[in-house]
Amino acid sequence: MLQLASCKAASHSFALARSSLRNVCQRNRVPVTSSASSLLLRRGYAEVFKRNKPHMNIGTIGHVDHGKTTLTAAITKVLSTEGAAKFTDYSQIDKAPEEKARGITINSAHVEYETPNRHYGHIDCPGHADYIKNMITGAAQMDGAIIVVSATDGQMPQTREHLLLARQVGIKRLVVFINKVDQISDPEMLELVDMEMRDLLNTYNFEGDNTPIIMGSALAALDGRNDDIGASKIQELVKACDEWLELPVRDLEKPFLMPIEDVFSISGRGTVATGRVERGVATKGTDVEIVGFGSSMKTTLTGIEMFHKELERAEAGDNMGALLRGIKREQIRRGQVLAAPGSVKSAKKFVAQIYVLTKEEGGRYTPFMANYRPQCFVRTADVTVALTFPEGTPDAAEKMVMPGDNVEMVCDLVFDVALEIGTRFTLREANKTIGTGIVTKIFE
Ligand SMILES: Nc1nc2c(ncn2[C@@H]2O[C@H](COP(=O)(O)OP(=O)(O)OP(=O)(O)O)[C@@H](O)[C@H]2O)c(=O)[nH]1
Ligand SMILES: [Mg+2]
Repeated sequence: MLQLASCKAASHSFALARSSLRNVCQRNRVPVTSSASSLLLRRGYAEVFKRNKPHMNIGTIGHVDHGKTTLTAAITKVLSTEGAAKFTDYSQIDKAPEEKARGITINSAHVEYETPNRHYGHIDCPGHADYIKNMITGAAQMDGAIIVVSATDGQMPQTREHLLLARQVGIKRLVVFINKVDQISDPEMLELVDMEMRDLLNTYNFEGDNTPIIMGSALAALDGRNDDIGASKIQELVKACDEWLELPVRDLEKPFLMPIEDVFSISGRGTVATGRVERGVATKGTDVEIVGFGSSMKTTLTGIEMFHKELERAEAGDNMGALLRGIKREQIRRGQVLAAPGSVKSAKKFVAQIYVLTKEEGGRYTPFMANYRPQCFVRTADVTVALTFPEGTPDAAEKMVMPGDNVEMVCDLVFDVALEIGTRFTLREANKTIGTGIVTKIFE
């Protein structure tokens, strides 16, 4: 019966079914062709994706026209001479292939390259609006970033906006590339841009004093001239990324968390919660906490089951059935999470950065105002939320949020759910997604 439960969980959706297939293959040591590597094949990249180095997702951010795409192309060009990348020229990056991510069409280009220590996935977006949207929706999940600043302009509004967003989506470290130095003859000018950038980084709680700042010309590197400001600076930049940007903690190393999708009662055995493990590892016999919807109960995992088999442990990505000691069917429900005790708290009120979908993206046709109450989907939870503007917002009573806007809002849930800074959610109304957001601050 317990087997039945995990089976049902596994058939919940196509995505789950796919990850199940992977799990089965891994357990039975059957080779499975990863769709990622076949995608790379179609794009003409490396033949097989070899996971022999830690992987990191980064990207170029910064003000319009400061040289993000040129720099992206230049990195692949310089590294391609060592066979560590496939050269992707400017037009290929900027042609913006249409991609579907989480139901929202995004425009961005991914390239990849390697250093002796790491494998990088690198994202470049064609325009400011795409960066904002991709950073909030998580479509461009970056573990670190290169912020590009033109030496001719210095920091500009979008330099600041992207820095702020980088901070809010959880990017902890950045490397700065001061670009277009070929156009500057006065070294004092460069010093000024350097100083201003360090100040700005500190303002947004990055380590401004220690952040590597590289000055060069992406265009020179791309054109293969002026090595001193061109290719050699790209090498320096990549080295700075290797040394300064920290590898993200892998999901397996994080504390265990499984959003509850379904709950079953199995006579003679007890209550089983099913779901897909979001992070960490759970072993049979360990204590777990049930968090959300007004409760925080501790219990013990007395059994773990997956695909008709009893297991000793479940890990991130697995669909598991969890047999819980002494818990009644009515005590738990979908929307709560099972987590390592003390690792996550529930909350009702928080601040979030929200991207409101346009009507072309399937969102609203009309603006909304304060006290708008859509449904908030966080993991498996579905809770009504009231949206208001942060305290001190001018003309908050009349302020309108338009489709396509990026706004900071205070969110007040009807029930508490497990939340952390960085938790992502979607807002829905009448069965359509109208926005996506990321938690930036939680009220105790
Ligand atoms: N002189 C000079 N021009 C550069 C350099 N790097 C980029 N450019 C030029 O600056 C312009 C903008 O470069 P892009 O790489 O498209 O800038 P971007 O930041 O990707 O722009 P958006 O994607 O529109 O925000 C182009 O005309 C580039 O050729 C450089 O090092 N020196
Ligand atoms: Mg660009």
